[in-house]
Amino acid sequence: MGKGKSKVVCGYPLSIFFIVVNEFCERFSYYGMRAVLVLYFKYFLRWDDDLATSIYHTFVALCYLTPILGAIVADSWLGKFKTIIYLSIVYAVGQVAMAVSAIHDITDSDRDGTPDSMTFHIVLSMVGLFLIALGTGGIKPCVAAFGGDQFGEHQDRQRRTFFSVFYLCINGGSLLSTIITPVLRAQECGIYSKQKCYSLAFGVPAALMVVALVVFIIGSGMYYKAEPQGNIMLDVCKCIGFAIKNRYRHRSKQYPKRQHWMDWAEEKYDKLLIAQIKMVLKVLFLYIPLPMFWTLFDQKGSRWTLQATTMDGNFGALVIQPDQMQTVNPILILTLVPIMDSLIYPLIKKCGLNFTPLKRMTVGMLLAAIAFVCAALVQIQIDVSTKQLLHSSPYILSGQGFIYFKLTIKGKANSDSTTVHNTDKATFTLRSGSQSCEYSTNFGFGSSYTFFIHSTLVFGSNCQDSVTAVEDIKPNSVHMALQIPQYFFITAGEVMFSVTGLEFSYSQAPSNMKAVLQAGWLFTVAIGNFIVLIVAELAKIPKQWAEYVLFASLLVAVCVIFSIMAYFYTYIDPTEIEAQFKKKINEDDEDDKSKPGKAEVEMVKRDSIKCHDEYDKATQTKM
Ligand SMILES: C[C@H](N)C(=O)N[C@@H](CC(=O)O)C(=O)O
Repeated sequence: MGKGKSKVVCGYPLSIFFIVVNEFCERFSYYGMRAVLVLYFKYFLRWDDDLATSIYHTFVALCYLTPILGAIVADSWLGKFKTIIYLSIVYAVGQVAMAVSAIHDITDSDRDGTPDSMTFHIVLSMVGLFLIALGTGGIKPCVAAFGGDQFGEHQDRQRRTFFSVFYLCINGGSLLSTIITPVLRAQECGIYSKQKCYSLAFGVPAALMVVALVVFIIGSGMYYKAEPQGNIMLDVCKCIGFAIKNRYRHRSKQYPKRQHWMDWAEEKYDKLLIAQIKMVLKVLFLYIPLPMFWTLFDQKGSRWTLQATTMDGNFGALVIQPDQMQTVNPILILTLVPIMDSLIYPLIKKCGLNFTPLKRMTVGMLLAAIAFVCAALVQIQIDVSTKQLLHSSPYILSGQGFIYFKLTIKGKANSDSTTVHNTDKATFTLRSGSQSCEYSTNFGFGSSYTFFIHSTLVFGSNCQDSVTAVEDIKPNSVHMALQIPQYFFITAGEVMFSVTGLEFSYSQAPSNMKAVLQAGWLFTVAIGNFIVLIVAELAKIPKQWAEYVLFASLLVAVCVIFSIMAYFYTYIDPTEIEAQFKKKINEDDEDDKSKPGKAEVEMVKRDSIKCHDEYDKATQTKM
């Protein structure tokens, strides 16, 4: 039986159906919008690659910073249910703002197809992104935990299944949206002039966020809504602050040393709380090198998508958009997770190898580094193929009875105004007053042409013979399929690193601090995205392939440090430690009652020693 007023279907509270559907729609909304974001920056707002990459990663970093805020609001003030409702409204408003910001007609007063006031579109989209980051990050730590709350204590198996289904929904939503929104973006729409339809690509995710909110509200009567328990994160910070202050006050040699600096909080705080904070600090220390993994991982949506815009997406019957390549990640997640769990890990175990969570995470980091080496190799290939500038001085001809115009064809995938499908025959109409004639030719992805029109051109006839097309840049010849190896390695890395890391954080966290560690985990994602900003903005490496190699090398270096730290980490069983502590504290209380005359200072010292003994005993087991 679940904890809410919900009906039970096949052993599961019906209420979780609404939570799972809500998650699917919300992840659809988030990943759908994120998939086209970098192209919106580049082609709608006309930012360069570095600025587009930087703002993209600032946004992702914000999305992973706000979970701390969401957890604090939910735990100490509103509770999870109200936090999810209020922040989902903020989130939906943000998505609508994004959709509106992408309507070029709003400021296109001269109706030439380009916005006249870019400031309006930039400001609105930045406000939209801020609200989305606040909403998506704020509800992130609440939704999964709220789902977990719906199960009774005896429903461990069902709760585990719920979390698996929840993860599948995340990736299902992400997969569908990264297929759909790039298709919507590639459509043309507009009132006065037709342009790439970013407003639709943002509008559908906005609609899905409204659906997510409505579905969640429909389930309202069935949920178990736990009251806010008080903010454990605040207690942890206060306890750490007190320990540091107390240690500083007793810095003179006359005071005996304590085994751990956190023990200086013993005068004011519960010994159990101190032991729990020690466990959390041990894991948080191990988190220090982790952001580097996310630095590489999250570039799928920025650098890799921009890389795909310079590649050929023609898969025969199917033309793949550059932003659609991101779907390879959720597709591989949905296939690799079951393969790893049911085949690879059991096989490794059968071979007698102890593939501990921290070893898996180390391998995950190495796989991500390999992915970036693959990306660098692909980039070198692209650079070689696009460097071929065939014609560079049209001025020579312009003085000889020719006029010329330059046209860059970026193919269906990424062009804005001069969209020509790969290998399509494009037709141009040349006009002079009321007279006109037509010229047709074939194009390829990413190619650039200069057209020379002879000044003796006779209108009214076919102007094919009076126009000479000179190919400046050859069409993209490097196929997008070459990105598959880098996607494979980064996703295999994600399965080993991220899925294992989440499970590790959960298993090593004390019962009341699981959310603290989850917030810490998400914080590493935020820092990882800030590192991309620093490198993209400060390093300004001229060659993209060299930047990829730099990131791969940094991750390998960090991976070596992490493996050393992991070697010295001792796995713990927080439940066992907590039980032993509670038992000891009860025994001590009984003891104290029977010996009322003991000096206080002696008591503190003795308790402190016991405290260390218990903690040390419980952390001796190395796996
Ligand atoms: C779609 C990704 N493969 C994924 O599973 N993402 C998770 C974890 C995360 O990156 O935050 C999610 O979106 O919750």
